[in-house]
Amino acid sequence: MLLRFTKMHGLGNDFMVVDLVTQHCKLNEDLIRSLADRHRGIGFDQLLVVEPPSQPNNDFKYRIYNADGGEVEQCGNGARCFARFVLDKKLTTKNHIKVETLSGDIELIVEADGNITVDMGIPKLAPSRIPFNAPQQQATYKVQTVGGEIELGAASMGNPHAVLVVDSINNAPVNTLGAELESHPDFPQRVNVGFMEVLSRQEINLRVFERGVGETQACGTGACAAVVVGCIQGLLDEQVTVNLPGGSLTIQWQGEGHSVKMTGPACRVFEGQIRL
Ligand SMILES: N[C@H](CCC[C@H](N)C(=O)O)C(=O)O
Repeated sequence: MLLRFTKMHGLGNDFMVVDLVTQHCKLNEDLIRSLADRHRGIGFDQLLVVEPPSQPNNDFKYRIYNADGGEVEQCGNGARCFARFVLDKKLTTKNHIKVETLSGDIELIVEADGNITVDMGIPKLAPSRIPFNAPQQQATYKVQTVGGEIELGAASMGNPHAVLVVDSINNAPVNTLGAELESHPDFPQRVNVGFMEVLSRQEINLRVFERGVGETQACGTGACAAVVVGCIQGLLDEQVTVNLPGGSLTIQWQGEGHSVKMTGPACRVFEGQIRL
């Protein structure tokens, strides 16, 4: 069969986006991994799938698969591209789009300037809901690593995040400590690992070693989790500019019990089709 797709990115975090509303295709881990291969396949950080909703009050179901083939709960940069995709493909005419994800319903708002704002939902901070092995919720946790004990913050945006505060992202051990923490036994479902440099109470630099992918040029849920952890540690205000290697996002969070709002761009690169 021929599968139509669109290649997209959110600040360089890149996606293969597939409409399984007007197409039908059985996806499995091996197929996704081969499609994600940047030398032998299409190449992407995540595969995003558009499906009909299972609840009538929602517009779509949004499914997300990492390059390693594993299905995950949430993808923030992907959510912005999802909104751009369903409008470009005329699968909807709405500019407030409600989608179902593995971690709950989120709302995508297409702004007049073309940016997309996503209500990413309320972050989960209880260790059992991240999930993270700790006896109680704290602003920082001590974790044993090969190089000794480190401190980190932890939160879930539907998907699990660890966030470390560093003096500079330029020499942060993203690909060594990030890789170690991604599969650390204290995170039973593995974890995305953010390295946050605080520039002011309204601006941070951030690099993220993503679960199932490695370092990406941007991570939307990682930006949300970094602001949540930074606010809880008393380092940040309610609105923060998050500078990632691929560009900047605006994140807003009014504190525990409130949703995190993320605003940023979504770009279409090319249309394609692949024979499966
Ligand atoms: N690697 C993540 C999923 C994609 C998140 C990221 N691309 C974003 O923009 O939020 C995980 O395993 O939870």
